[in-house]
Amino acid sequence: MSFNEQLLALQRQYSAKLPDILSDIRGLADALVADKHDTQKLESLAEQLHKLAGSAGTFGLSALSTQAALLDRRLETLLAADADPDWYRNESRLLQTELYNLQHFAAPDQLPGARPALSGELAKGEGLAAEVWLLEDDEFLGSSLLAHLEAFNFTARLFTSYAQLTEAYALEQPEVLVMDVLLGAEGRSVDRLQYSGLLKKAQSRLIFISARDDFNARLQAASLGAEGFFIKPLDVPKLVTRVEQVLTRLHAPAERVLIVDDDELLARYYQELLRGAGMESDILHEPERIIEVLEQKYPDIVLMDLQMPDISGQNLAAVVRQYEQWMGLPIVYLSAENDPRQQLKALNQGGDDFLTKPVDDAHLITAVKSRVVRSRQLLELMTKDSLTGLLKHATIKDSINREWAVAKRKGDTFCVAMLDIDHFKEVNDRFGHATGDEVIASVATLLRQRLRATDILGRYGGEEFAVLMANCDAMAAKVVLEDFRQRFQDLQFTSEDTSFSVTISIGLAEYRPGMDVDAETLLVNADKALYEAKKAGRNRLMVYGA
Ligand SMILES: Nc1nc2c(ncn2[C@@H]2O[C@H](COP(=O)(O)OP(=O)(O)OP(=O)(O)O)[C@@H](O)[C@H]2O)c(=O)[nH]1
Repeated sequence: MSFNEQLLALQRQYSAKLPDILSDIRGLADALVADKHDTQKLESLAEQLHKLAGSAGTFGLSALSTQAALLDRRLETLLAADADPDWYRNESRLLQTELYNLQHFAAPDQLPGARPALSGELAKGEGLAAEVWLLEDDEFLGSSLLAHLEAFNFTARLFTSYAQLTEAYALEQPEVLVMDVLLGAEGRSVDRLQYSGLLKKAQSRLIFISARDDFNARLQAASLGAEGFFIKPLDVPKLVTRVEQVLTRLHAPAERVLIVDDDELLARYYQELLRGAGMESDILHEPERIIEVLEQKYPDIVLMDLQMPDISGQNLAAVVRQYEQWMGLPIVYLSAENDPRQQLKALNQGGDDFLTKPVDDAHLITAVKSRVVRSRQLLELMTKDSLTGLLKHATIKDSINREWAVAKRKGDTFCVAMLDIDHFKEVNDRFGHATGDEVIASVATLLRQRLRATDILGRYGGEEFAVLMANCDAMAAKVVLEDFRQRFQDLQFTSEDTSFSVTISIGLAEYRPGMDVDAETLLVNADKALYEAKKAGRNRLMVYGA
């Protein structure tokens, strides 16, 4: 079943359920005019109206949703007021009649099947060639950039004219397009708008290079959604790092959403909607299981219904916030509540945002995606080193501790390696601290390119790195790290007019089941092997105890 068919099927299920919902409401409406005040029935009536106001709009019944919200507010006033008995009698009769007439508002907004497809969201990033394309008319610079990208394992293609690029673009598009905005001779004749024409249709992620730092060009780049703007002379390692960041974001795992809502159909509707936009979600119907489910699913965000029968969303959010590890988890309330005071109260108790039901489809998708992007960025800032994007010292140590505990329990083998750049002080002294930083960043980029996605990489100290390779023995780890070491020494760095290369020494320690060493000792062992590699002449790998 296609995405739109799924949503329509849910819409039909809702329409089929609607007569029962309205009949329940009619039944409860009689309590308004009964001789004996039945508080329980009146509370149920308020709850049903609130739910209807929130759900009907989502299923294409906006008029019903609006009317239910209106009657919900009138009921609230009626029950809250210390009213004059005549007014009460009158108003409750009127309200009863209007509740009986709710079905007249149940006409769908649009014909079934006419729902607009969310194709823009769905198609983003799909079907692109896993390549980086370069548009640079300076052949020397272009070739050097190409060589750098290839050294880091990217598949790259160089175009030296706009005409060449346009022709290739008509056939396929790369994941990332790095382009010079002012091409030498062609620059004057090519209208910038022509670029815009091509780029507005482009699905590729864009990075611009420019000979001048020109505010208007930057503005135009920003309006085209560029994810980088680099000025010549180019800082090539930084550009390569940016390409890598852009690709990492493009291939970021799908956003994981936990939906907490007692309304089953509505929760399934949100789930389908999010799935259609490329996100993964789980539904939790039993709020009391929330901590257990958070630990199993590790969601990026929680969408929480505010009014649930047994536990209110805001109290549930407050419980989540009692756990330190879930302090930063974004929680967005979904509710038909449109009283700003109630909304603020709920936000004060641990929620981050408030979406009023019925939530517009596109609004829900954008709100969830943007929240997840922000929270992933924050998490990165907290745990990752800014120069290299690798884990910080404390985080990599925690990871090694965790892996050690898992390996011990499961009887797995794993390896820890320490890497240290050789004679790095000399690089700094000869070429300056900034060039030294580029070398450090290149170690990180090459490590990410050569190691498996499951390996964990950290910057342990200034020019020292720690690597954790799970489910891997020393022999296999040695092959991968030796390959890395050789590729690293082949990289050519440039500083002003001098070209130079740098080497790295590596110490490796293995953990095998039954070994009586803890995580801390493993790190010490890897460090001892590294010391031996340095002593033996550097630019080599030594295995502890071998
Ligand atoms: N550019 C730059 N330099 C750093 C950074 N962190 C540490 N360093 C420098 O790294 C150098 C490390 O030098 P040493 O520990 O003496 O060792 P080395 O010169 O690499 O020599 P060996 O390790 O013995 O091969 C020092 O000069 C530090 O100032 C950083 O973030 N950026």
